[in-house]
Amino acid sequence: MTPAARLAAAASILDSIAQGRQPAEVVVKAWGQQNRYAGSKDRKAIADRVYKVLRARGRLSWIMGGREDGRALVIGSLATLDGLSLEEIEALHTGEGYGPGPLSKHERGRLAIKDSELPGWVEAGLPEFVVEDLKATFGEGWAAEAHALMAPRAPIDLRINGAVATVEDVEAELRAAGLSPEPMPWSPWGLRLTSEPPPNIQALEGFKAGRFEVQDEGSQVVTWLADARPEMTVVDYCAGGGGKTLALAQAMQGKGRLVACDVVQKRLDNIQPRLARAGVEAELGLLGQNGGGAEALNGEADLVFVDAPCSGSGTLRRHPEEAWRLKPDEVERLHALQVRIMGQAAKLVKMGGRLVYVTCSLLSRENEASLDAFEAANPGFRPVPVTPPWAEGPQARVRLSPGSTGTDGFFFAAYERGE
Ligand SMILES: C[S@@+](CC[C@H](N)C(=O)[O-])C[C@H]1O[C@@H](n2cnc3c(N)ncnc32)[C@H](O)[C@@H]1O
Repeated sequence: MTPAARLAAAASILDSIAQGRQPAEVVVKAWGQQNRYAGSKDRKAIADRVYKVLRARGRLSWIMGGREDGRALVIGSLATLDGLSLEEIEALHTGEGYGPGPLSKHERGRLAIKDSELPGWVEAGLPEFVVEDLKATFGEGWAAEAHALMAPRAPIDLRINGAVATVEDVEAELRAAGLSPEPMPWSPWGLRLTSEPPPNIQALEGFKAGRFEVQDEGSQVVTWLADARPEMTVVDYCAGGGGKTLALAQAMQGKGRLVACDVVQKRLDNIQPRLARAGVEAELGLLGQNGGGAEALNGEADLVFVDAPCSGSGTLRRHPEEAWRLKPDEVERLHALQVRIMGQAAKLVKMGGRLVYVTCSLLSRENEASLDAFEAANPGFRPVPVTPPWAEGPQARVRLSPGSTGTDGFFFAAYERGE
């Protein structure tokens, strides 16, 4: 493919991503499968362009006068991110072969805009309401946080399954497979791999045998902070794909009762093979939207772990396309759902037991605001401060972020049920 044809392909992939809800990775892969004439170098160049644009989408759209179509964003990226001159960009837009058509007068005009004219939120590559929220939370550090949140090449973190392997064994195993694992700063059960070149984790023997799982260090840390222990009755109330269920099972050393619940049966079905691979057991329970289905556990659990549905804004470095799907209305809907779920989950906690709230969001509306509402409606639940590994002392509400802890963004708080 010519460089111009690659640009046209990237533009059309960006349009497909914008029109649907699928992860960018899936759309990029599908394009490669449908266009077999593209060689591996073409596919890599096209994917690089797509991700480059997604990480800077707000800025590129602003440069192009608010346009959000793939063609405009790609043209903006050539000028802003690659630093090409107008002549060089025009040479790639002749309309010949499979390349994009000539620049319009408007497009040419937009390329004359100077970067120094950009408003701050545009430069951050995030929607304006997200930047306003980050400013309120991080103060002057907001720009560094926004940058880290949208930065490319997030590492691939592994959690070693302590029931069947030691960190040292797995480290040796990964080295023998030609990889370069590093210890992780906060999680005792973690090893970190670089994402370039991307390792094929699923093909590794140790993965198939359940010696390790892929799990961001932040996700590991919030699970350890929950303090699940052997012989407890633990409910993973929003178990989803089961990533944290497995980590909770590890903390319980396979002893006690672990119940994984969700409102989506298909997600529960997907947990089963992961449990089998890790050699651990959990009961699976389907919940109704109103929390029905778990009545038998009312007042029974030592620990109820609520990994609440959220915007996922803390994981944007892994899914930059989601930044532009975030909308204030949706965040508001999630806030209300989070408060409702916490109220439902609270019923399962026994006297003196613990209720834990976790999100992978950095937005205060899904974190502080949801907990403020829960606390106001549930005075019997007392905050239990915990000490994360990087902190000097206990904190009632713990925030992790790419900029501060080098992990995905997470939020954690624990409560004890009293009278
Ligand atoms: C953040 S995800 C969970 C991720 C999972 N814990 C993991 O570590 O892989 C949130 C989950 O909450 C579930 N959910 C949504 N509404 C719910 C409700 N009303 N009660 C319980 N779970 C709910 C969703 O189906 C989704 O799987």
